[in-house]
Amino acid sequence: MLSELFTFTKHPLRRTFLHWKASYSKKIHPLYPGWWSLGILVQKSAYRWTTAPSSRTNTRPVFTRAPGFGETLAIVDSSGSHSYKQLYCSSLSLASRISAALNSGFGCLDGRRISFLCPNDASYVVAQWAAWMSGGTAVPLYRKHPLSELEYIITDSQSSLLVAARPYAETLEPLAQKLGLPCLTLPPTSDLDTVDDIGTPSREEENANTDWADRPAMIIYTSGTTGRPKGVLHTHSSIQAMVQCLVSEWAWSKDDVILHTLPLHHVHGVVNKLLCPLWVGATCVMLPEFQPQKVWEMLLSFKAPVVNVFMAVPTIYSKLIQYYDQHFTQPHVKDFVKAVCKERIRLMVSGSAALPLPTLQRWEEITGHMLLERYGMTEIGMALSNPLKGPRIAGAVGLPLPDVEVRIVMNNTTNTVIAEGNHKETQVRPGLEGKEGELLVRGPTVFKEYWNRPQETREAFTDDGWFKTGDTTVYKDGVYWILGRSSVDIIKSGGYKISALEVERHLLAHPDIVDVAVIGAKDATWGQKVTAVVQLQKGRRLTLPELKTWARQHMAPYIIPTGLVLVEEMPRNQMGKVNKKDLLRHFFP
Ligand SMILES: Nc1ncnc2c1ncn2[C@@H]1O[C@H](COP(=O)(O)OP(=O)(O)OP(=O)(O)O)[C@@H](O)[C@H]1O
Repeated sequence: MLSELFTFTKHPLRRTFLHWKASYSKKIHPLYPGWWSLGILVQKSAYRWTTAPSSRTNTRPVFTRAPGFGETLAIVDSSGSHSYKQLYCSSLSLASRISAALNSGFGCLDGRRISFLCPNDASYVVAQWAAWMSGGTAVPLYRKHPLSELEYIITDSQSSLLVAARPYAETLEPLAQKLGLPCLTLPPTSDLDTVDDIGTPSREEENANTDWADRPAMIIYTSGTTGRPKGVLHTHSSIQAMVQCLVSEWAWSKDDVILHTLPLHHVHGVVNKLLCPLWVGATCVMLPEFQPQKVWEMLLSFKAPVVNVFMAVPTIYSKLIQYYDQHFTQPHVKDFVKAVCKERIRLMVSGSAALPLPTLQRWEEITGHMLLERYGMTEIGMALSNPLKGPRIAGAVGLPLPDVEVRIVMNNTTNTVIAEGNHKETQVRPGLEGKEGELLVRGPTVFKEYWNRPQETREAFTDDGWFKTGDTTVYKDGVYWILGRSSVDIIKSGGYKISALEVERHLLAHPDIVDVAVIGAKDATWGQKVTAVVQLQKGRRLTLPELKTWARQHMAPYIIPTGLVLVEEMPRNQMGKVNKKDLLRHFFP
């Protein structure tokens, strides 16, 4: 088994990396003439942009920093390795093609939307940067979305042009024809760096883009767990605020190497795992998709670039634990895994959904790392986080990040404030200690609007500009705790308000339960019934009386499920989330 851990020495990534090193000098494009002067300019200003968010004065998209990092390795993917310089040149080239296809001057697209469909590799960065360089708004599409969903996002965002990475040209071209839109195809990612016609912008055109702050940067579609996906429009300044906040709080540096395994159409994958490393000149190792074996190989590999940062959703951690339990059975392998993870990895983060306690505890046993849990949302980026240094509290999501202000208000009213806080302190209204309510957020990371939905945008904010997250939260023991989505996770049963997330945390400790989603089924007597939708270990059985007997030893009586539904496989989306409204509709129509 131990030998299997080292198979990465024969990994294709490694071969292409060596191959790239050997042929680099032949492949690189004759550089954009303004490259180095622009690079020096950016380097000179770089120290300002990496300081704490509050001292920020300038808004600049991440690509403007790339020249300063030159030949540093930016992305390692299944096609090879790509330096910052290569990404920048390829993006310039694509930006020129985009501008030409839309008969626009370089950088003058005025926020027109560019939808792009790319695998998890360097082509994604090129498409995103090119959209920004050409003055457009980037709209990432997801390769696992069905055609109807792709069409919905392209038309809803009113995209003017589509960009397809080579493997997806066949998917997007017919759609482009149907919608009457131009579609540009990227060269294979391995050839991205051999750009023939870079179409350099003039200095005047470059300088035309000096005021980035309020320009639209990206439209990210919500997962749709609370309704039809909405386009969340972020400006360059809200994106920069998200990036700088995490860079300073989680101490990103150019020496970091992050392993990227998440989809690239959500803030977690796009901002936390890609834009943060690219901001500081670090390296991002991108896997085409999540595979437990590959992730373990990469975490344990001794070949450069050696991974020292990992971030994922809770489902990924539980799949990694399952793989570990099945394959890493010998004591010396377990010792090896723990020693390597503990010594080499400096940060492991969980977010996007509640981290079940058993997952947190088991991960700590296996790797020696207590996961840093944080809370965020497409609309606000990251808002609450456990600390990088200092005690992390299991089940809690820590404190507001710098520049983020939060409030907890009585559910269904936004003017009775229970608690209000920022990075430094939280004040609780006397008499309301420990009371739960809706979390409101304000600050520079908050999105501008739902694309083309003025009504929904208005409804999402209070009159004095707080964003209403829809999440029930409590401030207790000096930290914030997310109890779940008010609309589906707060179950009202027999006068009690029960957090579905809390029930899930308990049930996951049951030895036969692999996955669980707790929902509130309508009930004539109780109002709602705590109902557990459960996926069991293969070959196991469980009845409701058996579950109740077990639960009596572990849970408060009023939160014990009174309904049980067994499923073969929990229906989770690509971010590991369960659509509870769908579950309710399906099982309790
Ligand atoms: N650490 C966490 N603990 C508990 N819940 C979390 C955590 N991090 C994120 N969440 C949940 O994820 C939500 C944000 O995810 P996202 O913005 O992708 O929305 P979604 O629920 O997936 O989609 P939609 O907005 O369409 O319903 C939060 O509102 C919260 O409910």
